[in-house]
Amino acid sequence: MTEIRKVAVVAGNRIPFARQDKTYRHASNSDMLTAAVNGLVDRTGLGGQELGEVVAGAVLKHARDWNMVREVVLGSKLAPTTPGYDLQQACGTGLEAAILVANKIALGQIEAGIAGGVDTASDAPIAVNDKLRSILLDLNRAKSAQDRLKVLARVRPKDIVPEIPRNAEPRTRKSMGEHAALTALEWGITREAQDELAYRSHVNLAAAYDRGFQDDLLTPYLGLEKDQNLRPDTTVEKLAKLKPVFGKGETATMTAGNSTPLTDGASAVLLSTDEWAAEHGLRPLAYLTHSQTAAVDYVKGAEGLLMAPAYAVPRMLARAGLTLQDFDYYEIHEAFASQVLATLKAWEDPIFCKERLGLDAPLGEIDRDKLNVNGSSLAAGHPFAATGGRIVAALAKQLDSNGGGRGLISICAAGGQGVVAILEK
Ligand SMILES: CC(=O)CC(=O)SCCNC(=O)CCNC(=O)[C@H](O)C(C)(C)COP(=O)(O)OP(=O)(O)OC[C@H]1O[C@@H](n2cnc3c(N)ncnc32)[C@H](O)[C@@H]1OP(=O)(O)O
Repeated sequence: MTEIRKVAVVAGNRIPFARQDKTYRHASNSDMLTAAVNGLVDRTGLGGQELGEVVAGAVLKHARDWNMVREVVLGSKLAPTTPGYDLQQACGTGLEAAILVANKIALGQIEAGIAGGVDTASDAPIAVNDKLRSILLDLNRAKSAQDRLKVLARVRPKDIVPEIPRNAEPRTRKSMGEHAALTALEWGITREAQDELAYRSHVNLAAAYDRGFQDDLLTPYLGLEKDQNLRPDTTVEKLAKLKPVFGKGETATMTAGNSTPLTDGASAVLLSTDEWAAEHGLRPLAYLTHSQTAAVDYVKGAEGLLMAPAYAVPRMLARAGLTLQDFDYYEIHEAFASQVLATLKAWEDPIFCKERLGLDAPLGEIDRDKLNVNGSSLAAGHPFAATGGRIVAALAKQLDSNGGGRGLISICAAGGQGVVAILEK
């Protein structure tokens, strides 16, 4: 029987996140992930070394990137004998990659590995439509020039219309924002509360930069040194003036200020055993001790699309023997301010906790001063698959700087899923 080993988060690195169509407009997913991995390799002195595995992913990928991560490894400073492969779990990708690498380390299958994620909202994988694809496949199979001409004659102007990926659920055709607006309404989340949360995110991230917290978490890329979405001059008054972009009429409360912007970026995290870290002159920042996923039926059921973490967290707490209040830090990914607030409200609600979670008592309130203390996705931006790595690295560093403690990570994902984890030191 294999002994379960402790898994340390040893280091993290990301490139600053950029707004869509700005500084990283011409950078591919592979370029950005390579930059994040190389920054991590440089910082940890692992150039030329072989690691157990590199696991990462992107939510939006070009068809040519069939195993993007293996190509990233081959183009990176790591030894080319390091295996690498893609994983996709929507916005939970980066955290899910860290959980996979951690589980392999815990089971003694590898000693160390890198987990990460990347996404570009600028270099979208635009595809041809089904009809044109079928024609092009026939064209490829055609044996003679005459056959090829016959196939090409089938193309009509409307076949040239491309398929552009939408940030929407395939089964409901509603965007993430439209789904979140329904949940905001169901839970009575006010505009003021959303703007206040967004404001805090900017204040906390700006303060993290000011005190040098980000210095060993970021590698500048293409001249960008800070997250481009960060607005240190944001005020609740400015946020209150923005027009709603999701929801309908008088009840619409979600704006460009309290929703994540479309973002480009990449992140990478190094995990290992204590022994491997010591052998390589590195030090554990924190340990990844628990994780959980959950899914909700947002199609036919009554649950909101981004509410799966509300289910995943209590399941993880029960297995860990902890309460919601047993944490020094809470990292709740801010896809939308309203979704963070709806999740917190659900945990405080006796009816939700009894009827949907099957609990005798509500999970209760958290201390809001412990929430996203270094800012989160509303300020930093949200390159979907890269968010998990950003959060794991920042929380591990926060626990280390604090001299120990326990942190909860909660990430909602498209498809009605949630990925959550606990880091401890
Ligand atoms: C995918 C998963 O698995 C799970 C998830 O995480 S779900 C979340 C997925 N993410 C999304 O769905 C992204 C949603 N976001 C969007 O679609 C777009 O960013 C958006 C529709 C919300 C806004 O788009 P936009 O209108 O182009 O934004 P943008 O031009 O930057 O901002 C609009 C205005 O607000 C202002 N603004 C934005 N944030 C501000 C702030 N914090 N303070 C002050 N002003 C602000 C801007 O300055 C701009 O003002 P002007 O028009 O005067 O220039």
